[in-house]
Amino acid sequence: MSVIDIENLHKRYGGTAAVADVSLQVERGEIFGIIGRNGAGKTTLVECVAGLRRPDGGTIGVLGLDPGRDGAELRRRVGVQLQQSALPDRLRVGEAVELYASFYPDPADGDRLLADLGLADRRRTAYAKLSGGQQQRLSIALALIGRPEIAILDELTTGLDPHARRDTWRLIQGIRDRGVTVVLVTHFMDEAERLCDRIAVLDAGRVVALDTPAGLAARAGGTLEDAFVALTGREARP
Ligand SMILES: Nc1ncnc2c1ncn2[C@@H]1O[C@H](COP(=O)(O)OP(=O)(O)OP(=O)(O)O)[C@@H](O)[C@H]1O
Repeated sequence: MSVIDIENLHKRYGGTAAVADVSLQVERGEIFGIIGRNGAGKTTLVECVAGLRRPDGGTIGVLGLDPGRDGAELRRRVGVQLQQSALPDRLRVGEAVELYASFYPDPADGDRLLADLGLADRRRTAYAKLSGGQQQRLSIALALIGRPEIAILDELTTGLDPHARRDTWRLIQGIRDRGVTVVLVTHFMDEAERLCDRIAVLDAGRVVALDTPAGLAARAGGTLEDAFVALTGREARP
């Protein structure tokens, strides 16, 4: 059963067609990857799904809701971690988690989440005093605190060291095992290969391939990265 249903989505910024006629479905319980070069339209696509941007054309259904109309319910049921999510500098980690938890009727255990993300000893640290990787991990915690049915994670592990990346992968696999659907925007082929059940390859605002990591690699007769380069290279563009 699909939990995200996108039909003929279009979004322009002035003369730039950031998303140009995207249709895809995300199934309940899968980890769905979105990969593409810089500027391919990945963030714009997930921002439309999260109700943060209004599309110019097409339709989006998320858990049967319309992100443009049902924003309040969508925010209760969909967790979002975006690339640039800044918090007030002086807000402490523990306060941020408590604040976000207060938005939801049945939040997750904040202490447990912070421990899972290696932030247990940072509860009293102000946001501005965290390292880039710690800020990133806090933004993941805040996306998951409301026990979302869908988690949208944009550049999940950018800026994390190899240990933190692996811990984060385990966390994501853990929430998927509990039935949460995950939409993952990533530039890392190893991450996409290891975590994703299916991947959409976006190029210049269009889906140029949608398959399992193994299926994409097999089509290119090599690795997922070979498939990515072949599908999004200059020569592959119309
Ligand atoms: N607020 C905006 N105003 C104008 N143009 C924008 C805006 N946001 C994005 N764009 C443009 O839309 C296109 C798609 O951008 P988007 O950020 O969705 O791509 P992306 O695939 O997420 O890129 P990256 O991998 O670099 O994060 C790009 O050409 C970008 O320059």
